[in-house]
Amino acid sequence: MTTPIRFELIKTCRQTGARLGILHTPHGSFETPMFMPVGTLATVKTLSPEELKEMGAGVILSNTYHLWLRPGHDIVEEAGGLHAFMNWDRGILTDSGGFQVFSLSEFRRIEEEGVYFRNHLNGDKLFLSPEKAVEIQNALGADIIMAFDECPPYPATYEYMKQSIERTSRWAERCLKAHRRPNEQGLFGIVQGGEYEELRRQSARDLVSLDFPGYAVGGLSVGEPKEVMNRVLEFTTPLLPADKPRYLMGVGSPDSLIDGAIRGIDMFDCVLPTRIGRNGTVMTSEGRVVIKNAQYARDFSPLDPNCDCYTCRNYTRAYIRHLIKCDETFGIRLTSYHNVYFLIKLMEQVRQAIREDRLADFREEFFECYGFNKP
Ligand SMILES: CN(C)CCSCc1cc(N)cc2c(=O)[nH]c(N)nc12
Repeated sequence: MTTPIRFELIKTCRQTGARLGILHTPHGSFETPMFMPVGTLATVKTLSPEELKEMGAGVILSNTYHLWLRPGHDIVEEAGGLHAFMNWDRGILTDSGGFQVFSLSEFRRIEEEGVYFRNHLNGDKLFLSPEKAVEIQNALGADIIMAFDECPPYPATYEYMKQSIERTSRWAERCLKAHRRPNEQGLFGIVQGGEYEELRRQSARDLVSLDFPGYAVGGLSVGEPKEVMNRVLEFTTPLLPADKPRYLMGVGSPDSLIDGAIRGIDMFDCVLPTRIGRNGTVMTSEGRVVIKNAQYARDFSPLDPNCDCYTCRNYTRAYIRHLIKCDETFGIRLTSYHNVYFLIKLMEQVRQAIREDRLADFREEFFECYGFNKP
């Protein structure tokens, strides 16, 4: 079998455990560590593919659960798959839908065969199984697809977590068996286990024995303190093969991206940049700016004085504040563009720091500027 996804390890930072790599996919090769903008419904909200390309986005995310409901994976397949449907010719990753079932549906029942729940849009009864999740992802045609897993709530008891990861491992095996396009789409396993080292070990051992082309660390960024996330990463990433990509799901904020890279993560995704952008909050090299605040009414400087993005080169805080206050759509386009650009460029700086074996120093400098170290 020809593997469609290959991870090339370029070097490891001598100051930290961070890795500089290249993720080779059927739609191009992209440097890691990387941030992947999220386009849940086949669009990274308010941004065009051309804008995403010009800022350097390589792999973007879309979502099995949402696209299954609207417009339906059959329509996307008929369009020629997600790349054709959304006019994006670089990398695409789809999540398996499990997470959305747990986060969107009030009523759900987890059984060995799959999950029974209700459509969050109209209340219809639905059922999602490992086989169905892979069938939908095969139809959508993303370069990387995810195994169907349970992302348990935080906190969860040891007993609950143990039976959950054992079922997630059985589901992962069923996903491998159901996968119809292994030469075109790389299926990643998702390691679970919460904050329990023994269960993370068991979950990693089960999934690594199934030899996936890549692995995700799931069950984090679900409300746990950052110290817990960092501790879990410290004992989980070493359990994963060094020659395979590692994806930390649903992360995250600038500090979490840096801390995740230091702990050996290669791929990140998070809705944060476009989600907070839509309510007028922007990430800058000096910390977050809530542009609606009155203090910016006559501030004719750029969102971020150290940013060279389209928004920061052409518009002022006063103008963007005015647009956001007036609910002008152009306003959230400008803030979303800047926020996605900020995280993509942050990862460029992280990769450069790894090349120079100084990621720990970079972390110090960035945290000082951004205000993370401030009490
Ligand atoms: C837009 N993104 C937030 C969606 C892709 S990542 C969703 C997502 C986020 C988090 N935090 C944990 C998990 C997890 O444990 N399993 C799965 N399948 N998905 C997850």
